[in-house]
This record gives sequence, structure tokens and C-alpha cells, in this order.
Amino acid sequence: MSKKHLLLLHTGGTISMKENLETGGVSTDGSNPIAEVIDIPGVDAQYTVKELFQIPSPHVTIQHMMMLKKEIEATKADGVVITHGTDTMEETAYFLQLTLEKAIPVVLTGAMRSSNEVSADGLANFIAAVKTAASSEAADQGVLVVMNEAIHSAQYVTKTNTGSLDSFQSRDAGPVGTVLKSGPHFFHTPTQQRPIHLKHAKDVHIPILKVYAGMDGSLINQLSGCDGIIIEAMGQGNIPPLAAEALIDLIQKGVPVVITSRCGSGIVQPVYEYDGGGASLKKAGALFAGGLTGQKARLKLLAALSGGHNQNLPYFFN
Ligand SMILES: NC(=O)C[C@H](N)C(=O)O
Repeated sequence: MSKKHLLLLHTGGTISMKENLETGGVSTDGSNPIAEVIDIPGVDAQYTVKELFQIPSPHVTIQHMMMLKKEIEATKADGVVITHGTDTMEETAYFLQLTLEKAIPVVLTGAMRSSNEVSADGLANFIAAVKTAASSEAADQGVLVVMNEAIHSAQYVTKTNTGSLDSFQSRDAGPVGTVLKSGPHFFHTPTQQRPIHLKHAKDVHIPILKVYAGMDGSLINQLSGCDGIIIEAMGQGNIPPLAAEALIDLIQKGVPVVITSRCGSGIVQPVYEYDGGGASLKKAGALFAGGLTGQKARLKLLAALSGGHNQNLPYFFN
């Protein structure tokens, strides 16, 4: 069998940063130790290495995600590893999952500790990600995130802890596999959906609003100019009556409103018929995002709108 060709795309984040031993602060000095790693024990592959950008992931925008999509769609490599900051890794992974029109293994990884900290996790995560991307089994799994030896589907993974090495979890679904010394071992394959073909990818204006007890309509009333709104509602998808009234007003003006839950796990459902309850919101035309977090529902709405599916949004949120 001929050698695998892997594309290694570096984008920044803690995996490429160093701790200042005097101040304890973490930042980049322009160098990237992980980009120098181009020989992985046990993986028979040739590598193309590109440092696309070197930014902390809170600085990542849709434009950066689009750059990654274009690189991946243009490559002749058999698989891709992306190093990325962890704060928005799940968003880039999910955007790629929604929109990539190519089915090769794509694996994102990063680090919770910077490269010169005690027990830095970046190198181990990177090696596990390369082993996964080199595996033929990874091809049908969609976009993956490999952290702390676990393999997660972009669909479900989320950063659950500010500092723990075990921060990345697929809360309702569990990981799709684990990386052993010998390579990846998959437990199951996530269901694949057809990619959303983007007609344009401007960063449309879709704010995420978290609901709280006693919330009124004052904030929502200011959002009539936006392209859509994501609501992190209470429980299964309920909101206080005054906030609901303002939202229903926006829905009637044609603004798509997508309901997620602030609970952090579980699936939103239109159950309650009281004012502001999920069933009454659904009746008024609100869309429900299943088990997606607010940040992923936002990317799904963004991709659907960028694909020109404005009239067909219930197909994406049911
Ligand atoms: N661990 C990390 O990578 C966090 C960092 N703030 C980033 O997302 O760039």
C-alpha cells in the first residue's frame, strides 16, 4: 500500500503557545513548536504542513472557517489534521461538518495546556489526531475532534470544563472512539447528513441570547434588524411570557428564531402550552434545534441561510 499523504493545518491556540515563566501568562512568541513535528512514530505517512494563521481561537471568524474549508476541498491529501484553539474548536469542527463537500478524514485537535507547561497535552493530542486521520476507518465518520485520547463527532462534542484535560465531551452521545497505542478504535459511526452547499458565506448577524427568570422583551425588541436569533431557553425550550411576546413579534416580521436549551445537555421539545412554553413558541413559528448547543445551532442557521434555504428552514430544525 502506498504511503498516506496527510495535510497538517495549523491555526494557533494554546497548543502553539508558551507560558511566560515569570508572569504565568500564556501567549505566542510567533514560533510554533507543534508545526515542527512532522514525524509521528507508528504512522507511515508523508506530510504537507501549512500554518494558515496563528490566532487564539476566540479570534476565529466565519472567514477563517471558510479558509479551512477551501484548503480541505482543494487538497489531494488522504486526510487532514487541524490544530486549533480549544475555545471555539467545536464551532469550526461543526461548521466544517455542515459544509464540507469532501469525505476524507478531518480531525481537529488542540491543547488545554501550553507547550512548555508541566504535562503539556498538545503533543500527545496531536499524535493521536494524526493516527486518527491516517486511519481508513476515519473516512466515514464526518469531522472529528480528538482530545485526551477520545475521538468525538463534531456533531456532539463540546468544551465542558475551563481547564481540565478531559474538557471535551460528547455529552448526550458519548465519544465515537478512542485512540489506542496501535491507532484509533471506533465504537460506532455517527449518522452523516448531506453537506449544505454554501452560495455565499458572509458572517450574517445571528446573536445568541440566554434566557433568565424575569426576562422581558427589551433586549429582544432591539434585534429586529438581525438575520436570525438563537435562544438559549429554559429546560426543554421555554421562556418567560414578556420575552416570548417580543420574540413572537419578531417571528411575525420574518426573523427566524431558533430554540436551544441553557441546560447544557438534552433535547429541546415543544411540550408546554402556557405563554412562553415551547409548544406555544412552535405554534408561533419558532424552530427547534434538537440537541444542538446555541453556538452550533447558530452555525447551522448561518449555513442554511448562506445556502439560500430561507424558505425551507424547518427542514434543518425539526
Ligand atoms: N486551550 C486553548 O486553546 C484556549 C485558547 N484560549 C484558545 O482557544 O485559543
